[in-house]
Amino acid sequence: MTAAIRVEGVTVHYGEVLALDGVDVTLEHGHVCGLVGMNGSGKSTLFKTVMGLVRPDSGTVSVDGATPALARKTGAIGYVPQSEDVDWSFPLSVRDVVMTGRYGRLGFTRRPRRADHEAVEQALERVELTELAGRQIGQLSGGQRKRAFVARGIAQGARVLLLDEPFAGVDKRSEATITRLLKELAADGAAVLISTHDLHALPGLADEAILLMRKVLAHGSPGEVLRPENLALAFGLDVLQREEEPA
Ligand SMILES: Nc1ncnc2c1ncn2[C@@H]1O[C@H](COP(=O)(O)OP(=O)(O)OP(=O)(O)O)[C@@H](O)[C@H]1O
Repeated sequence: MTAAIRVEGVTVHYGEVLALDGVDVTLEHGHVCGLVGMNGSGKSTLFKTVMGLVRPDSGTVSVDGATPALARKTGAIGYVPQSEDVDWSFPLSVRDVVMTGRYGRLGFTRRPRRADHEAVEQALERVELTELAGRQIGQLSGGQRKRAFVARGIAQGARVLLLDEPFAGVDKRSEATITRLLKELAADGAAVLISTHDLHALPGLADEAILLMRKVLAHGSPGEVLRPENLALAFGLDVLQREEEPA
């Protein structure tokens, strides 16, 4: 079976900075995988490399058996970037943002057809944003913006979905909606890779996890990956003391 994501021996430098060091990751369809690691451990770089936005110094990446560039072109891969990476003043409505997920499918006239409009409306409904669809994207709350980007991935029919910290600054309702949707998408055969800082929420969110510190320190079930010795390696010993404190 073709893996949803296959990353082999990937090393990435930004100038002198080593961001990824011989990373191997395989993710199969039908799974939600949580990506955890401290600030600067290379999570966003891994996403950008899988998206083909950062070119590795060495190693190979394939998405659904294709190059990242081809997967982007065909719409096989969808990306919900970190909020800082998006220009929220761009004059696009929520509906327009979701329609950008259909661009790879539009004919040479570039004009959306009925099937495109229907896919957009269905996706908006699934993320519960139909009522806000006419608003400029920057006029939504943080959680609503994330849901709009998830809707874009749904409208696109992406078989591989990457989400870079979708819960940062997000209210509980949006978090619950996004979590439910990601599980539904995985149950329908998509592969979902999601970075998060919320270690406590990880077992409820994902059925597998990757612990990153420039290299993959652990990859397995959330329970295995979050074992104290792994966390100590990835975050330093202080996280263990914090884990022991009462909630
Ligand atoms: N454009 C860039 N130019 C130079 N260095 C960069 C660039 N982007 C990231 N880095 C560096 O590469 C390393 C990995 O960064 P990356 O953003 O991938 O980490 P991260 O795990 O996503 O961090 P965070 O949890 O803070 O989002 C860090 O040391 C960072 O400072």
